[in-house]
Amino acid sequence: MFLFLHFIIFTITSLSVFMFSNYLNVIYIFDIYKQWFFNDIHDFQLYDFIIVGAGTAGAILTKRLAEHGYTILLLEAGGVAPPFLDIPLLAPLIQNTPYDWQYITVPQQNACKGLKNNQSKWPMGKILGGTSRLNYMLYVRGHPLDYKDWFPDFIEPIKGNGGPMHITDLGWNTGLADIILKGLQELHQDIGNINDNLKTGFMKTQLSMENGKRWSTDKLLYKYLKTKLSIITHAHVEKVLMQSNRAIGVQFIALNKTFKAISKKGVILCAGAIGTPKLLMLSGIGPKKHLENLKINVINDLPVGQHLVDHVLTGIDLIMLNTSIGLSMASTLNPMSALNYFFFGKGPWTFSGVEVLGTFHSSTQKNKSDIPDLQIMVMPLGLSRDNGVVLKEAMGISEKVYKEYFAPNSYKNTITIAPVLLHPKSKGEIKLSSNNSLDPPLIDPKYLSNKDDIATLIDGLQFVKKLIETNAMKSVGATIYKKHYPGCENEIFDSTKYWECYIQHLTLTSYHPAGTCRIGDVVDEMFKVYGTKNLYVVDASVFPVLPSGNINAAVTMIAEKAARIIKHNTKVYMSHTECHKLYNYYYIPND
Ligand SMILES: Cc1cc2nc3c(=O)[nH]c(=O)nc-3n(C[C@H](O)[C@H](O)[C@H](O)COP(=O)(O)OP(=O)(O)OC[C@H]3O[C@@H](n4cnc5c(N)ncnc54)[C@H](O)[C@@H]3O)c2cc1C
Repeated sequence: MFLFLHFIIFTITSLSVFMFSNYLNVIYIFDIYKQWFFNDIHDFQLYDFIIVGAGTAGAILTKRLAEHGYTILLLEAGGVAPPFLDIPLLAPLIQNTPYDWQYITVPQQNACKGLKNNQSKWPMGKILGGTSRLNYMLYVRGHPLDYKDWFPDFIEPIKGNGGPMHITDLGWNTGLADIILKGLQELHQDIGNINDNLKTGFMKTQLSMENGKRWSTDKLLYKYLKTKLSIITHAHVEKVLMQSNRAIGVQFIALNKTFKAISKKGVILCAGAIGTPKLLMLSGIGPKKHLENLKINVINDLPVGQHLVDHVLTGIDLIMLNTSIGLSMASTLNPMSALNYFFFGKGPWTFSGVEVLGTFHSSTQKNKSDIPDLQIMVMPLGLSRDNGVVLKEAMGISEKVYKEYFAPNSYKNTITIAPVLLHPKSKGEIKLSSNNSLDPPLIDPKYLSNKDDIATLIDGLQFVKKLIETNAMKSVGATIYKKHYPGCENEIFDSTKYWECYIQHLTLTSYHPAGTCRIGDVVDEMFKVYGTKNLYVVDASVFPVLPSGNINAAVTMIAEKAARIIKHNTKVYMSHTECHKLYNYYYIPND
């Protein structure tokens, strides 16, 4: 009976996932055809600013500059969000669809050995709202010292501060959050709000959410701005048009044709930590030798694409409970959960995966008032919970590893307490694979190439082991999953060598690539690309260091700052001019 019930749930889950991804595929094509129908794209139109990429940063900048009076052309490679994308629980299902760039790293030498071909999948939003449309919505400001040297005047980007973000405290959760927090208290960790009164410590998560729905930056574009703003979706920007060292516009492909648009005051690249360095290199700004090899005319020799950093995590499904706490498929598929979401904005459909998070110092970090080097994220779920239907695919876990390690726990209570490396010493790079703008770039994060990163993550796992020894965690029968990770069978379980091997096999991205056009290397503190005129970069690529936490809030703060600087440094001369009305089709998601 038990197995039969699980079989039914497995079938319904697989069917729902299949139908949802097909729904996204169909509606994406429909969106493109609609653009063909409403198309009114003209060549050589003139704007004050052209902004490339409508993601976290691009949408915010667009709003701020358009409401200031500038005429703006916003070019976005993806489409408009279809209905149902606001449902937080569906976030992982947006990956591997046309709304995701579906990037993948090159095979990693020191890491990702338990992933298909040793490659890490890097989802990234290709849609109005960019990655804020498919992220897990966690709101984390970061430690104040993260910003000390390069952004001391940061302002939290939330509504109450005049910022754009809608933030909500964690609503629905499985109950695991309270148990974990009690356990952490036993370990003398501070419990409070790391976005407010605490610099390090733990809390129930805060989310980028409004009335139970995802809040993403595309929502800033739907109202108020129509006269000053032209948006072209499904517009793939190929390069910045440079006249000597001055950016004068961009070249883009839309509707299978090539267009050019001209800017008077500037081109602002907000195409993300991968898209922006790619565009700069295609435009002749980047490492001289690399560009010459690809026969790209070099305009400025800068370390574009270098210093790629990302938060790395491990520990998925490592903890088992003897009590039934966790996100169950049965409760999420229950029709009452759907009604609760649609009518009241409550229930498991408002859940995006993480219940508790926090930061702390590894045992090697003696100064506890310094920037923390580890984060913990607690998820009442893991790869085995969904029977390999969603997360296995999303994370690129190999079939063999899934079958041997995760599948045996399909019907058990596994949870994830994942340590995250906050300040990796390993640095990677992004290079062009060719001079064709439609080819994906070569992404090499060089994960764990610096051995200190492995040591810090082992420290994180030791902390998790201490946590499950607390009375709170013992009350739910928490133990470590003692099966050897495939590939690490020769090491003694729980030895340092074993954990080294485990981390090198189960190396997962925390989805925060940054630093590929760092302030100080590629752009100055005014976000201007060195040695050029009228060319700016504003997105995760400019971070000189990674913040101590999930980075969407930091990207938002950067965009707000850049808008203030650009508004201050340029004057609005044409305040009465309206934008030429392009493909100005707005869909206001309302699900
Ligand atoms: C799965 C996942 C979960 C995450 N979860 C969280 C979380 O819970 N909390 C958190 O704080 N952070 C999270 N993040 C990270 C965070 O969302 C991103 O770091 C942030 O959104 C990056 O913003 P951005 O403006 O730099 O880039 P993006 O938001 O990615 O915007 C770039 C935009 O540029 C467009 N573009 C790119 N190239 C071109 C081109 N050539 N022509 C036209 N348009 C182009 C893209 O389509 C995209 O819309 C997550 C990320 C992922 C992938």
